[in-house]
Amino acid sequence: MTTTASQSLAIAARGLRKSYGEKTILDGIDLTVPTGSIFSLLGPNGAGKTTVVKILSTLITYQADELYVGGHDLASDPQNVRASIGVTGQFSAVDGLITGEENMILMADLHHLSRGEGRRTVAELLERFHLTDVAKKPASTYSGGMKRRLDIAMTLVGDPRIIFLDEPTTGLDPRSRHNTWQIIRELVSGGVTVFLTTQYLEEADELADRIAVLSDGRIAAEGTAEELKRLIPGGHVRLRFADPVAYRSAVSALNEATTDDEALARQASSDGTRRELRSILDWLDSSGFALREVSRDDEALALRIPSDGGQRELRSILDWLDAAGIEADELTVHTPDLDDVFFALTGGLNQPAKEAVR
Ligand SMILES: Nc1ncnc2c1ncn2[C@@H]1O[C@H](COP(=O)(O)OP(=O)(O)OP(=O)(O)O)[C@@H](O)[C@H]1O
Repeated sequence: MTTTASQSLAIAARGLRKSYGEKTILDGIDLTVPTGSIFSLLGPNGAGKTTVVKILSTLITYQADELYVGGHDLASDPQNVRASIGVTGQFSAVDGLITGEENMILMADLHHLSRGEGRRTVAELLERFHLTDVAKKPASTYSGGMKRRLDIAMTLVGDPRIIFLDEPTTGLDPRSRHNTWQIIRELVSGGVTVFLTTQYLEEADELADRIAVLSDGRIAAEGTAEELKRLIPGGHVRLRFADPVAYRSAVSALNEATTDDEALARQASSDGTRRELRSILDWLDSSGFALREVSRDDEALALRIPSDGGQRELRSILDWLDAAGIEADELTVHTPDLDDVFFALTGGLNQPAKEAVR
């Protein structure tokens, strides 16, 4: 990337490395975050997310081939980087002993705002974050959601163009989490860039324009939520049967369909059966699936057929069910979600083994 290109981005990192003694935490990662976007860094506990935030916010040393934040070279111009960023860490900067307003004024003083400007900014932010009514109360009396709002409001006092939010909704209830998401969206619509770390995949899915998955000190994958979901298999149609007899006949229809054409012709004793089996084979041909990929769950009386959940595939599955005279009690489409991606890329989930048909 040219220097000019890197400078036009909110964050441009190439070959970012960090070690503690012998232990490599970041093994040469690249990050490209366009201005005005939400970028989310995902990773299991201890992956190095906070380490990245600390480096990008000039708090700790690092090695890199190139590192620009807010258009400033972090190695030679950390002062200007600091002037363009705001950081809300996992551990709140809110002082519980003083009021919300006093916390805000403290930030205004830290940013050397004049008294008048400081008061104006603080009042505006308290209003924007629905904290005016409680502004004169000690912050220790605030709920978790209110404290988090105050924390973000404090970050905004210096009018940063890039905001680092390190796990901003950890521990919040669903309503407060949704409120925080709304705040983040509003920030971005005002032109701010948000660099977000989160343990909640749903959060990255909801908010982020781009997501990077950090694993073993490297970026395991990067893209939009949709791109990441396409990276891994996991989409399937689940057919569940209430009646064990119906379930067994569906399994045996599948078993029969795995036999080759000639054997099928021999097995098929009636025109009807041949037609059924032919339609199964046609379905297989048209859908391009190998039947051995269909897995069964005898306990739940369910079959799991790999599928992208698209209209064409769903239609052929339904056609096949009709042709084979199989009536499932429940048909559900499962498209891979970020959880699937996360676990697949970070190796954190031992998927329960599914028994293949046959
Ligand atoms: N000052 C330090 N000295 C030695 N090792 C450290 C130091 N700070 C962090 N580490 C190690 O670096 C690794 C990454 O830590 P980091 O806090 O960046 O992970 P994280 O992805 O933010 O995790 P979490 O989701 O649990 O917050 C961990 O193994 C941690 O023990």
